[in-house]
Amino acid sequence: MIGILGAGSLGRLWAALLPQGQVAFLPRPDADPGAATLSYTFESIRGSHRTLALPWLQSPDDLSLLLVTTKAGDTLNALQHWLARIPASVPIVLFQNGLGSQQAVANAWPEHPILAASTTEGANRPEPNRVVHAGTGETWVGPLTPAARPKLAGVVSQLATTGLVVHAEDQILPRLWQKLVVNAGINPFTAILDCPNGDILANDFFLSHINPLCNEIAGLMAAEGIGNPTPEELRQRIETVARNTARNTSSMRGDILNGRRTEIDFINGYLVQLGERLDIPTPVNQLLTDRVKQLSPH
Ligand SMILES: NC(=O)C1=CN([C@@H]2O[C@H](COP(=O)(O)OP(=O)(O)OC[C@H]3O[C@@H](n4cnc5c(N)ncnc54)[C@H](OP(=O)(O)O)[C@@H]3O)[C@@H](O)[C@H]2O)C=CC1
Ligand SMILES: CC(C)(CO)C(=O)C(=O)O
Repeated sequence: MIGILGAGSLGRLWAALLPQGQVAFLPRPDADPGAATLSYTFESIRGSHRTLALPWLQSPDDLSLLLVTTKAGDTLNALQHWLARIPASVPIVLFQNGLGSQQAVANAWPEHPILAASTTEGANRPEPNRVVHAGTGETWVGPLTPAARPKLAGVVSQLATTGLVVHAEDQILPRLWQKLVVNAGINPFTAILDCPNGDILANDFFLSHINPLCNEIAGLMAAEGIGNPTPEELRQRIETVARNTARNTSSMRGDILNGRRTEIDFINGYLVQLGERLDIPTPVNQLLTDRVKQLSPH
């Protein structure tokens, strides 16, 4: 059985596309799921609809793979309960955006096969029980702990049964950084300016901060040994994604609009903390983090 911890947009997307009968959601330890199954309507990328009823996991011993699709800030806590209960050989794939939560999990359970995924698939939940596969992309999966290396090929084959494009990636950290750069350069601006992704591009606040932001990120990447991109290359990457997703509401803006905690601590906040460790000043990342936190309810 493939378990999914975090029955939100992304978790329900994978659950809908994996072979039915082989997937189950892991319930919150403190909540009674109420029914034996979780039912929702799934709208495919081609616009077709189907109604699904997926079971809640009966026994942790049944697990062959665990996908973790909680938000970054919930992940350590969500796994705490389950890791004492599931067999130590079960591969665990972390799907969180940003950085920091993945390392925290790998450091907490270094003997477990822990992998991280970076995905450009897009899913949202316009209503509690309706999940939309809004954008198709690619997913890279790679090992975070030594025990995960021998599991990588098998995990990729299992995820590829969805029909989504899934790659094995030996060096997952640089992949996670690529997405982090894009999220750090788009998400806080859309949240602060309360606008869709494309609208940041002509805004004075974005235009006056994007170059110093990219300088900070390029300095951190060089110090961390994550390639050697120039600030100009980073800006180009950020602006290309903002243009290609111009009408999108970013996940961070969506979180603010829905009164939810954002993932800022794992995006620009992560860069601030890294800067502190490396003695590299990050005033723009700090400013963006502070401004987003002022908007967030938590
Ligand atoms: N959606 C997308 O297209 C993409 C998302 N991501 C990343 O994937 C992660 C998940 O995103 P998304 O699915 O959009 O987020 P959602 O908020 O939709 O889903 C997270 C789910 O985790 C559940 N959860 C929180 N704590 C626990 C817990 N302790 N035990 C069990 N379940 C728990 C939440 O429950 P409740 O609803 O009750 O709070 C919620 O259903 C994020 O890090 C995001 O950045 C990455 C790429 C694309
Ligand atoms: C790429 C981007 C900015 C698309 O909206 C995203 O990943 C997000 O919203 O978190």
